[in-house]
Amino acid sequence: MVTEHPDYEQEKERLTYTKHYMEEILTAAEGKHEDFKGNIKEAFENLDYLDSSLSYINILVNAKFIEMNTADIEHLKRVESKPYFARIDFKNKESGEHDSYYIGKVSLFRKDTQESLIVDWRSPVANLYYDGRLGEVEYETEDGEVAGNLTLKRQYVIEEGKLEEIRDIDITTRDELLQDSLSGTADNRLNEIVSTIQAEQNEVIRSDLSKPVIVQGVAGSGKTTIALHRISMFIYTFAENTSPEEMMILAPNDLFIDYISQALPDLGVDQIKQTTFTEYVRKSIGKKVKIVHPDQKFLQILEHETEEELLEWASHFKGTFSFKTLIDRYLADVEKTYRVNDDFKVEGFTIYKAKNVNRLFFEDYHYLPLENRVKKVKNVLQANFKKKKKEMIKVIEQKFEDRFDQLYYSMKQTEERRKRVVHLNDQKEKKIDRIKKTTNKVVTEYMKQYPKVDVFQAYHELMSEKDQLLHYSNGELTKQQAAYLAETFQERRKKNQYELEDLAPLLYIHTQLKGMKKKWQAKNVVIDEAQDYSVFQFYALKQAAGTDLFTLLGDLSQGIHAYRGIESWQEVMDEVFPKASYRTLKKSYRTTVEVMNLANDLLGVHLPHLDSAEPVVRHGSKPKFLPLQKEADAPALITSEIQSIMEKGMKSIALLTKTMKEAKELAELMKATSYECQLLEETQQLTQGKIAIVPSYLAKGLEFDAVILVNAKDHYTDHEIDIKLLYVAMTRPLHYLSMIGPSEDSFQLNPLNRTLFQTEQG
Ligand SMILES: Nc1ncnc2c1ncn2[C@@H]1O[C@H](COP(=O)(O)OP(=O)(O)OP(=O)(O)O)[C@@H](O)[C@H]1O
Repeated sequence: MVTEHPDYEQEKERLTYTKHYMEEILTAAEGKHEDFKGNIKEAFENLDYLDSSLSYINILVNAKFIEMNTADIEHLKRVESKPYFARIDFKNKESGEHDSYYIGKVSLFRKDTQESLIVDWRSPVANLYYDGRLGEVEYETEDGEVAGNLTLKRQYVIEEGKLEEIRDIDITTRDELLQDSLSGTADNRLNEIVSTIQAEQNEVIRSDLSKPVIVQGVAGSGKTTIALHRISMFIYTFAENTSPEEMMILAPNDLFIDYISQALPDLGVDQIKQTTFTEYVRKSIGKKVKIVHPDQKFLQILEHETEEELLEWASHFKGTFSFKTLIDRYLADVEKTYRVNDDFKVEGFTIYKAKNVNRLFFEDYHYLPLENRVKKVKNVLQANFKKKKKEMIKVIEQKFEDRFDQLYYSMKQTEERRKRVVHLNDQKEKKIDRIKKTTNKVVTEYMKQYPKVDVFQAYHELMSEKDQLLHYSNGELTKQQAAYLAETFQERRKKNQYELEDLAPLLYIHTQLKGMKKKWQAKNVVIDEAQDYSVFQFYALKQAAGTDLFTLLGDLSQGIHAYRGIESWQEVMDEVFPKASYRTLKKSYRTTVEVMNLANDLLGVHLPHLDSAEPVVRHGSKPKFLPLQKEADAPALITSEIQSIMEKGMKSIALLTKTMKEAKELAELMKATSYECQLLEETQQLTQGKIAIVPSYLAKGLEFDAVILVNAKDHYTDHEIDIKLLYVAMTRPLHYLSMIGPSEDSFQLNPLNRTLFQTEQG
């Protein structure tokens, strides 16, 4: 009973006091809101269309106030029913002061007394809650380390503004709040984690924000959670000079973005750019390139079709640093075509020698992308031309003066001389006039000798010619490989298509040739499911974003796109992020011990080199295998499973198939049942309350209370990609896993430890 806690009364009072103050603030803020609105209305009424600047400023200022005020009100309202979730008591060693800090999602100060009512979870002192054990501790602040004694660490359960529970944590007490949180259902889970972030996760979230971080974390270790919290941390820490729009999170598909976007407002980071790699490339290079659906190739590989070896090789090669180097060699030759031979001359005057123009281009502005260099050269030529115009006129005048003098000396004053003088004068005037009238067009004319910068043309020229590829590969490609790359590229070009692997080179070439607009650069980039990226993708992104402040989170065991993704994190550090710190997360928070044990055994038996996960102790029932006699029986079996799952109070349920084809067929079959199902394709959003049908490769990153693997036709083989796919599928449920298929073999269960799952008979 919460009322039995010795500090209950005191804590209840504190909560009432805090809530009361919040109400006051909210009422005041809403009042202010009305004032601002009133001001705007007044400004509109007084709008003088001849001299409106003052009223406009008034409107703008008040609109800005409304915007700020609305954000503050929104944040406060969101936490009103749960102002804080923990408290720490800390005795400062130096000053001897002993203070209590209440930790919540947003900070709150009493404006009148400056008393801190709630400290933000991202503040330095709050680190003690996540990291510190009771006793001697220290925490880092901007002004250095603060040492002292942590005398209390307390958690609260507050529901609808009511204090429901108080838990004091010392070294031995297990973190009950975490256990509670993990046993909850899948809806709303991402939102509430801030109070139960674990020390190893906290370390990643707070790890040096001025350095890249690479996180290898097992399935369910909180990578997505950490990604979002680290962004929030970055925005909080650099609030003064970073706006959320300058942060970018890259997720594997729109389905996933929809899933994470629910958690963003709560963390105060809803304004950040959330996109997929494909969308980022399309938008930043300003062309909606048509991509062959990546699943096509994935399925070809998954179904082990012919030519698989070269297909996999080509996908992999296009993501390597070697390919980047090949492109660099080619671009160096493209650059050479920008060397000019003609001096820049106007009316016989040399304004800029070719040699100097080339020096500008190849030396002074070498650090810029080609297109920007061309612009710079143009600017310099224009400025020089403008400056030299007067000088040129003077020189012409002087030249003609000399010629007049010559005439006067050499001829007598005759009609003939007069005619010549008039003619000369005419010539002079015309020449001067021409110079005066010469506009910057001469520069534009001169600039025409530069080739047009065209990213696509450059890439096409390289990729369509096997001899070029061979030449620039410096002996790294065989004739057969170069021919394969060129042929497949040309084939796709006929249909005006590219493949996913072409995006990194296109992005890279774009950045090298044209540079990246400010809008598409970023101060910090977070990539979830980073194991599916290639080294070249990371490199191209780093160049385009203009920063190396990347947080990469991924799991090599879930690398189902390994044919085009990375093989180890080491290569990413070696080639792209040498300053990165590397961390691993081994604990899994999503799944029960029983489910995780089976998934671990699968990896252990088939891919023993990969990390297995250590589940946080939370038990459930053993995964179940249910034999399927014939496909038509599937709906009945599934229906009875769903029913029993629902009876246990679980809400979100997914049926995972191996392929999209089977998912579609299953969706058709399920129409005959009384359950409403939703076939999830890449661009769709999850609808709450419906049973999701998802091919397992699209379920990556998602989670459900219960998962039923359905496999009537497309069985999982012991091929590496199948095992990884099966591992992904098995690690999606929070509480319950069952498998429906013709035989245990269809889930590769045979070689596994039989005590780890139950069959229908028990
Ligand atoms: N500290 C925590 N407190 C409470 N719940 C947590 C904590 N860390 C993770 N979780 C929960 O564990 C589940 C898995 O987290 P998350 O999806 O972030 O893991 P992941 O590493 O991205 O997984 P995967 O690689 O399998 O997609 C989520 O339900 C999340 O809410």
